Amino acid sequence: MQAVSQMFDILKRPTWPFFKCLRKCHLPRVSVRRCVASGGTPSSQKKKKRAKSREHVGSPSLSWEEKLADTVTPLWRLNYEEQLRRKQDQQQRILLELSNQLTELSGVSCSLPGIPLLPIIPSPVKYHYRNKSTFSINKGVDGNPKTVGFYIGTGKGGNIVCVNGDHLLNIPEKHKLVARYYEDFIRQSPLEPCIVFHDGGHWREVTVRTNAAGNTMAIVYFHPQCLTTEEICTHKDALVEYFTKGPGSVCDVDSLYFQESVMTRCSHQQSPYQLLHGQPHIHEELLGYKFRISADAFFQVNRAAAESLYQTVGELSHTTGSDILLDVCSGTGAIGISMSSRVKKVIGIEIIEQAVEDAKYNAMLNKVSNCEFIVGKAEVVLPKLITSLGSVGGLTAVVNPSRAGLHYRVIKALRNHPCIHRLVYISCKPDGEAMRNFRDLCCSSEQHRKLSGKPFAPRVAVPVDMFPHTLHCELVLVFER
Ligand SMILES: C[S@@+](CC[C@H](N)C(=O)[O-])C[C@H]1O[C@@H](n2cnc3c(N)ncnc32)[C@H](O)[C@@H]1O
Repeated sequence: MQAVSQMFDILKRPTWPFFKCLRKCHLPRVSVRRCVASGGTPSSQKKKKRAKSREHVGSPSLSWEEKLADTVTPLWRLNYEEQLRRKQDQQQRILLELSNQLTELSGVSCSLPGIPLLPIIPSPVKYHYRNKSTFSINKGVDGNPKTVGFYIGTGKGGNIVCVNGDHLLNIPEKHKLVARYYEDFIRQSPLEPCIVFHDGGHWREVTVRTNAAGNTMAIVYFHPQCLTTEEICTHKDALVEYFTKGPGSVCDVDSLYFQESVMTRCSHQQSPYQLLHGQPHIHEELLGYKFRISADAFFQVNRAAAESLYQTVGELSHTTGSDILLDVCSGTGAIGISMSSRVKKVIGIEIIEQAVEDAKYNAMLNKVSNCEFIVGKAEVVLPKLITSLGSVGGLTAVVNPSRAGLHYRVIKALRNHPCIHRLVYISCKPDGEAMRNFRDLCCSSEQHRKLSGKPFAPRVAVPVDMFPHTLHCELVLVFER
């Protein structure tokens, strides 16, 4: 394989001929003010992230690369042992906070016993571990609005700068390569980038997914504004041509997807992921099981650390062969399938349709016949489903929601089912919305009349480092009653 630095050199060559002819027959620029589309306000989470990164923009002694690294991978200056110490301390503080909140809820004057925290499980891979990266488009350090990378600064402060992420420790070379070539492509394209939705423009971020076998999926997000279908087709053709026959072919992209979207995030149902070239899925292997992953399905970003996480969850669940396992927020079925040999039956619930199709396929692929995956919001599906689950055998729940935590109705359904004695909660942000879930699992029934089931109590917690060089880590928290 060509060295990555050599591949970057190719980018120095002049305009690719396809664009020359595209420029000649270039579609007229539309007045963007006329065709403002709905949506497009950045999510509050993104706003907060940008606000956080604001201070870096003003510090003149640091290079742009350092400022970006401090924003995206704030622990990069520390050795890994020190990073783990910090994360362990941080998780300890979160558990102390939880303990204090539970003491307050219980109304007793003395503190409840602390929650045992086991030592953090390190990530087996420390560098370039991400299997999925999303690169934004914005104005670069040199003022070029067609710069692909990660941005620092805030829209409000008017100081956003997009810096390429070539130096970031958590991103693999292949992702960086695709980002560089995508930048080259959009720079040659006659279409403008879409930086702020209501200002018009078309080219948006690119997501790159890779697997351990070296396959690559690229997903290009595009704002259609007022372009016709035929006009969009011309640009899709240019994209395919560039990445299959043009300079971008060095990226060796196995799947090239395109999503026309007028919102920050769109599901496949809202706006289909269009396969422009190659394979529809990417595959990954975990704990000896094979997983097919669709373009919009979730998969843990650090494959090796995900194995540690699922192994830990399997061990802490203490399931038996007669148990039913509820896998709430099941994604492509990784937890349920990897635990399927330990239980009688797995029932997974997941909101993303493609992920559920993947999960069903993955069960077949692995010749696992005791898994059922249901598509829908857990807060809608679980309350109905749980009443049909009888008391024969045990019932164990593993919940792994996104940062937003679980809906109250999910907690209520789990708490009020008398057969659930153990619940394993996996959270990548236990000090956020998940804390509300923990309180609702553990408060007394007098405090919450609708939570009539016996309260749970946290028994043990294990942090698993999924994201070296960042402040984040997964926490596995076991509740029992
Ligand atoms: C952190 S991921 C975990 C996925 C899976 N457990 C795994 O380890 O690969 C969270 C999953 O919850 C799903 N999700 C988010 N909100 C949901 C809801 N209200 N009901 C069901 N699933 C939801 C997401 O689509 C995502 O697949």
